[in-house]
Amino acid sequence: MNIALIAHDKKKDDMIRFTTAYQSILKEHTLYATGTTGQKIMDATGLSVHRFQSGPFGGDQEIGALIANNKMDMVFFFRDPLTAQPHEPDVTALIRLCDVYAVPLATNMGTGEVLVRGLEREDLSWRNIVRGQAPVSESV
Ligand SMILES: O=C(CO)COP(=O)(O)O
Repeated sequence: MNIALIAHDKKKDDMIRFTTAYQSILKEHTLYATGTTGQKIMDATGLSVHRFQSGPFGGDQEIGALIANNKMDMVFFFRDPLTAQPHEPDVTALIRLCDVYAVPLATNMGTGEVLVRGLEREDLSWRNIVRGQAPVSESV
């Protein structure tokens, strides 16, 4: 599975704890991240992560592009709901695309725990069928 890992600054410690705890599950998958999050994960865990730009410099949009091509299977995006982000439109767009493509999304560690267990149990095997497909347009 292709997995995206993203954390706002005040949630990066959560992301490090999370990826450390579930390293054995995550290492079986292809990992992508925004720039700073990815570097911190690699430094802390040794996991191999494909890094995009930092979030405020377009990283969220790069990950959004993979979602829009139905190539991303799960997103862990630990958001900071208490701090205004200069790139809030990018954050909103990424979350919206997860809904457009029915991509499982965890915006906090609590949901992350559930999703990563689903990943371990191969609950996402349906993604192997839809990955890369165009979305079904809704008739108007
Ligand atoms: O801002 C982010 C997500 O919106 C995260 O970006 P970084 O991982 O580069 O800090």
